[in-house]
Amino acid sequence: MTKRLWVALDVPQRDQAEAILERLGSHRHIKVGMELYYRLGPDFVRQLVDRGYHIFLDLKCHDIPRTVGRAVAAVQSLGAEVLTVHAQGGLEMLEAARQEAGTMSVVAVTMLTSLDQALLQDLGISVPLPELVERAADLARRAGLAGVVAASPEIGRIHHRWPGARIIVPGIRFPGQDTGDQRRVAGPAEAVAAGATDLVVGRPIVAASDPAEALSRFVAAMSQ
Ligand SMILES: O=c1ccn([C@@H]2O[C@H](COP(=O)(O)O)[C@@H](O)[C@H]2O)c(=O)[nH]1
Repeated sequence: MTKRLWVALDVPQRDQAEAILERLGSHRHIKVGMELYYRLGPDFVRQLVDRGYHIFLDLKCHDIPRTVGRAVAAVQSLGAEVLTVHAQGGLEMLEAARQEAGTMSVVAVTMLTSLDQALLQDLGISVPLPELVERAADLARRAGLAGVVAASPEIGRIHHRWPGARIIVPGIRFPGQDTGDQRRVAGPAEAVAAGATDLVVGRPIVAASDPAEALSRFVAAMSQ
């Protein structure tokens, strides 16, 4: 199966986004997240699709089922290939998203890669994080979604319970790279070997002095 690398276009302005796209040359798998979507709106996504980009729309919808269903219905015609929702919204919310998604693959964010056990403890949650990820993945499977977003250490457990799942993995860094706000990170080769179907990389490419060279390093590592 082809493993995809989605470059997270996390920049605040259209001209910056366009400059990065130009630097990335023929790379066509782009993640548009909240930062750009809230600024540039649906037209930007439509235009990228018209220009031949494959778009992963990372909106992480999380609300009551009716609201999420209607939000997904509002974006389903943009031409994005993948849309994220939060598993914490519960089974009914995930089902509502799936029902309104049209041709988009809906994937559920299990536990943000910026969270770890200590941060969950702040919320009074003492269930082990990998168990929460497993439960979230079970909900996504029951709702008929295409897969999940998770961190590399949890891939094996998800794959074991749901062999056909699309497993999209952010928090990707080479050893020694700045992890920023990410708490559960892994290298690209490690994540692919564990069974990731897609990787998401933002700052290590977008903020690199040579984004094209950074992208090729990640792509090369994925096929090692
Ligand atoms: O659990 C999650 C879900 C989504 N993301 C998104 O992936 C990228 C990662 O960016 P980096 O700069 O490579 O850290 C970013 O757009 C997040 O919104 C995630 O990191 N973790």
